[in-house]
Amino acid sequence: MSDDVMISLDHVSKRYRGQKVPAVENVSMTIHRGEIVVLVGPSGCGKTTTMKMINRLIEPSSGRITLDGADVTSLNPTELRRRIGYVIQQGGLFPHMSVATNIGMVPRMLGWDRRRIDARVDELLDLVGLEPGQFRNRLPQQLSGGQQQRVGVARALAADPPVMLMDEPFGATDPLTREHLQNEFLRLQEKLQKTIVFVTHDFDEAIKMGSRIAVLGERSRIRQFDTPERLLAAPADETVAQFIGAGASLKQLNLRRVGSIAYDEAHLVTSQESPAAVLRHLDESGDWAVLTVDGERRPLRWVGPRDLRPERDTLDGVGIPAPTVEPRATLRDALDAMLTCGCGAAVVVDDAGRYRGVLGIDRLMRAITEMRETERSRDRGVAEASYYRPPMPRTLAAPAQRGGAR
Ligand SMILES: Nc1ncnc2c1ncn2[C@@H]1O[C@H](COP(=O)(O)OP(=O)(O)OP(=O)(O)O)[C@@H](O)[C@H]1O
Repeated sequence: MSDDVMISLDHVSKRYRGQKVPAVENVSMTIHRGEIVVLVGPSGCGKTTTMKMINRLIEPSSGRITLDGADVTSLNPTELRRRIGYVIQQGGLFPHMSVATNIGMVPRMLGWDRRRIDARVDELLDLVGLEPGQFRNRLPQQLSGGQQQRVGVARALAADPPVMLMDEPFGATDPLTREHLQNEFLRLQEKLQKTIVFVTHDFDEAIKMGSRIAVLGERSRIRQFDTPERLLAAPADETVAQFIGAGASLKQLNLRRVGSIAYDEAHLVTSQESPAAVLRHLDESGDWAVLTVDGERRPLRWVGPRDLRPERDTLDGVGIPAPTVEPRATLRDALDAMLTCGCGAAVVVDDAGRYRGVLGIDRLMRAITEMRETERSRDRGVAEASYYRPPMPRTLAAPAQRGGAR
């Protein structure tokens, strides 16, 4: 077996007791080290069953599953928990246990001493963006949905397993939180380079998160297993095309990251700036608006000429709230942000929320045109399919690598 293969399913089937038809039938796939493989398909097609057979929460009826070359049936449950982290909707946290106890569960099973567990819990809370002093002793019900999800990810990472199974991990959160959690998770993955199997029935999420996507049909039959780019450009059959659904061009926006596009600059002012000076600037420069920022250069509001009256003496609360996106957000996220505020621009911010630049609607449109052209040249047969794309930090991928000829 190639060194590169982390998980393999070899002719795996599962028939539940008392059922006439198998829930999963004869599935074979290999998953490489460091990639995120997304299983996507209609409700009830067998995604969860397929995934749970990898960590033996469900035993296959036939076939073989290997983890880093070893048959999973040869690994004892403790060994499996150490090597495979598992995240489900809303984190699947035990409601009567504190955040720290939830996160420390697998290390405790592995016999770590108390000090090591405590240190690991704090390290993981930091990693997922929750302040340990504030969150360590809370119960799950004292957390928001997004926070519970972060704790769920921390718990799955506790023993630093090379593999993570994630079953609709962001499914129960509202769209904004979901987008944020997705971006955070991609940022973590750049650092951690885990091998991840990710189940969703949201195709947009699959495109955003996946190094490769397996589109599953009934009984987990693999209809296509390919990179997001190839799936969108060349669906294997009518069913896959239908599943991708209308608006494939719009979905292409999920393939490119905000960070892959050159930004524009805004004229930044603090709320202390006088409205008269801002009006003068707008008049002289022809800019459509200035951007107010706080003392840390975190964006606040867009202020245009119509928001200003010279007699006002402060910019406090003036203008429309400026939507922000991170460099690892997709162009689709950026477009959504622009449409929400109706201002045709999204402010790009760093991890600390500080201003980095502005992505305007015109640059976005240009990027879409470029992507269409790339797609057209691929249709002309310039590009050849390469079934396996080595994992690469997705946010670092340059446009030409993401969408160009391979
Ligand atoms: N314990 C069980 N006993 C009998 N049938 C089951 C059991 N668990 C799942 N099934 C059936 O197996 C099939 C696949 O279920 P599974 O949960 O794997 O699908 P899924 O694609 O993950 O669905 P969803 O997207 O709705 O979560 C379904 O028809 C389901 O009803």
